[in-house]
Amino acid sequence: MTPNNQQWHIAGPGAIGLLYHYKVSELSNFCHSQTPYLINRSLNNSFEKYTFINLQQEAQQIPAKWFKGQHIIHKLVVTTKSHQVIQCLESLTPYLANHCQIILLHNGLGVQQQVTARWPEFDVFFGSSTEGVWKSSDNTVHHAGNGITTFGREHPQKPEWWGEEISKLPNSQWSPDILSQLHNKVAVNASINPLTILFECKNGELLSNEDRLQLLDQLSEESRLVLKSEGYDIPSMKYIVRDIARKTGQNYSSSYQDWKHKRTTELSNMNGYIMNLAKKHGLSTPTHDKVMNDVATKASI
Ligand SMILES: NC(=O)C1=CN([C@@H]2O[C@H](COP(=O)(O)OP(=O)(O)OC[C@H]3O[C@@H](n4cnc5c(N)ncnc54)[C@H](OP(=O)(O)O)[C@@H]3O)[C@@H](O)[C@H]2O)C=CC1
Ligand SMILES: CC(C)(CO)C(=O)C(=O)O
Repeated sequence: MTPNNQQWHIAGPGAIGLLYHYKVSELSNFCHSQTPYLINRSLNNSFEKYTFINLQQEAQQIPAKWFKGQHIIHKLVVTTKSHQVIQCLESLTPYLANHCQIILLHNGLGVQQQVTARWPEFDVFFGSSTEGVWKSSDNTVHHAGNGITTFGREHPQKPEWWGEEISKLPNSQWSPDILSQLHNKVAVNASINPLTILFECKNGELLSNEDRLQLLDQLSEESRLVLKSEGYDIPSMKYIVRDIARKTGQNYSSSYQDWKHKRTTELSNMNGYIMNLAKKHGLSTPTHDKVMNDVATKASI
């Protein structure tokens, strides 16, 4: 039996949080680990079980146990939106062990660097996921599309325990260079996501109109130049962005969905991140500036 405090804890019982809770719970059926604790904002009990609907539309009832401040946490996955991570960690610091292993599993960049700078005592890992999952109620989660989740940390070494735990989760992989991957993804998101709000369209509809395509290419080119100054050289950025817009053509981007549901978008950790890097390197990003101004009149960013 794993002692309680050595169990995984998942802060942010949203779509991705419950997908990972489900995956670890399934794993614990054939491993020595135990089902993770879920952590909500109030550090209290919430639903006793949730319904997980898999890709085949089969429903399973999964029991939930909640962290209520009853022990010290050694292993934590944070699955809030990027702009909620810092506040989430602040509220948990009294319970976090000195060398707590923390996996940050969110879109966007900037917050990861803030966390490692502010809490150097923690062992922080980053994740990037292409899974598709959504909630139809507080305790009903739908797995809509299989994806891969890549994990890594600032330096390339895998910790010893990785092979025993996270690597056993389906569709997960380790990257010795997660930061390159996150920078690549942030440039893709900073090109596609704001435009889907501006034009109120699906990702693929950015490709079928000359004006939209021109803006998409301008955003990706600005991001390419900024990332190059930061040491990430991705010459084919424009084609990577176009390709992802095509492959996810029928999707509404996550930012579009946030805007549609009147939630704060994660654009400040996507375009905002690129714009901050540009300032650091003395570069201008006129298309980002204009697009973000236009989006700000429609959405909470
Ligand atoms: N859904 C998906 O398919 C994918 C999502 N991602 C990324 O994963 C991240 C999470 O996305 P998703 O799961 O969809 O988002 P959700 O909004 O569904 O989940 C976030 C959860 O975090 C909770 N939360 C917020 N603040 C705190 C806090 N201080 N303590 C504890 N819980 C808190 C929220 O509660 P409340 O509702 O009360 O705010 C909510 O339950 C995002 O960065 C997203 O871009 C990446 C790939 C795919
Ligand atoms: C790749 C893309 C644009 C797919 O919709 C995405 O990651 C998002 O919507 O945030």
